[in-house]
Amino acid sequence: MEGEIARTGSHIKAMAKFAVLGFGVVGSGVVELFYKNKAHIEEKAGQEMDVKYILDIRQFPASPYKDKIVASIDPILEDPEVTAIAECMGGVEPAFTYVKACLERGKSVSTSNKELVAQKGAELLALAAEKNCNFFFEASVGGAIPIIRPLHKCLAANDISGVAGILNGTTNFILTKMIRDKMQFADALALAQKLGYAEKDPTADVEGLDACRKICIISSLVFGKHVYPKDVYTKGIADIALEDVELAGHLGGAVKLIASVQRQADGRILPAVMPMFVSYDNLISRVDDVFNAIMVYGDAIDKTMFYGRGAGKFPTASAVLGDVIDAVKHARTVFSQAWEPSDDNRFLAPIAERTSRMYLKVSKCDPQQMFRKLYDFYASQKIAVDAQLSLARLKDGENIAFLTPTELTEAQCDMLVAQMTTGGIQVISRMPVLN
Ligand SMILES: NC(=O)C1=CN([C@@H]2O[C@H](COP(=O)(O)OP(=O)(O)OC[C@H]3O[C@@H](n4cnc5c(N)ncnc54)[C@H](OP(=O)(O)O)[C@@H]3O)[C@@H](O)[C@H]2O)C=CC1
Ligand SMILES: N[C@@H](CC=O)C(=O)O
Repeated sequence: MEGEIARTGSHIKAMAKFAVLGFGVVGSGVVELFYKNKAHIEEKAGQEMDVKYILDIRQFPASPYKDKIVASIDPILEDPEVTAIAECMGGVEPAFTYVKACLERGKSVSTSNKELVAQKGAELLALAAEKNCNFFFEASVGGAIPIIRPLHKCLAANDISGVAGILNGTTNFILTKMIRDKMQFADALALAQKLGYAEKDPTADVEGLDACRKICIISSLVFGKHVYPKDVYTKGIADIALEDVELAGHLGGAVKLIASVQRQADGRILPAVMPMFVSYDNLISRVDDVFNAIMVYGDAIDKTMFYGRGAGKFPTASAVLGDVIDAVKHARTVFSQAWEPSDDNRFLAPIAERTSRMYLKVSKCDPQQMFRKLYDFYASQKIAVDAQLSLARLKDGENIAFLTPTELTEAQCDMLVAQMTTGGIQVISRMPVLN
């Protein structure tokens, strides 16, 4: 048996050693949480454990773990005692090269790095299976929330038709601070960075790329084929006006950045990230601050929601360490969930086909004229309308918001916007309603 032998009473157990790559927010959380709960973690893993190396480009002279810090991956790769790796560096390179090298040597890897999984997941999972070890990524989606294993295992008996939710803690935190505490966008973002929620380049959060990477991982896992971020329609929160948030409230809902994937009738899937109007009837509308929530729709479960802290040092470290424990406990057993690589994106439906009711905000106008234009559009499309239309206005004579009385595809909504514009009514903003 590889590794140091530790004696506890009459038991002889192998000592499992692991390395942490990246000693930033998440990596330092992994090390601190490990030593805080060491006895408990070892009990769960069924053996003694220790952190042998911490890789980082910076020095940490004041850290109690300074003796474990190394500046190169080589000692980690060459040390047969190290059987598990926690990758918390972020980015595709050099993380990809390092993770690949670890897996090639049969060292299981647990990562919080969604960019890596979203870009290289299929390849790394195949390599792990070939080398009889594991590539785990529970922390890459939803921070502390267990979602990868439940999708892969607990819900495996379901035909899952879609997943939707809040997958970015930073933007949900920013929206909450702006709305609840009337904080400026820049101040809310700065606070999210200070709390360790944001990505190194926070535009990845604000522009929806981070949520996009996460919905790519979920889509790949649920539907079995690698979905790449470049193929996913992605819109962030930069254009959300506080007026829209207030108007949405008057219409009975909240504005949230939603990442979703749904299977179309013909079997193609439609992943997307965009701000959406979420009715107060939907639990997701009540998910605030750094919390994430993920709703899974399946034939047996109807729907099941997963909720928890979506970012932060210890919540994320919790998920990484859970994976490390699994890697140690089940060494040499391949548990990793896998999906096929994909060479083309023909299994993806375009955003134009996405169907839902729509929130529209039009510039100040005569409401009767607006109604006429709307109903002219429905008549031109031969869509019957029997629902009542409710509208919201912050003050008389101001912009008007409403929810379309029926579901429309994004393409139909483009036509509606064009017809209204031609008719002298300017559509200032629009967003889908979360079904
Ligand atoms: N923060 C969070 O709440 C969450 C983060 N994640 C993901 O976890 C990963 C890490 O995030 P986080 O801890 O916040 O990021 P940090 O930037 O805080 O930590 C990354 C650490 O890795 C170091 N590093 C970067 N490149 C190298 C390299 N080539 N060799 C050695 N060390 C390197 C960085 O050093 P330096 O600072 O000098 O660049 C830094 O210390 C990312 O993929 C992120 O998306 C996932 C869930 C939640
Ligand atoms: N920047 C991310 C961190 C966790 O994945 C977020 O805010 O959700």
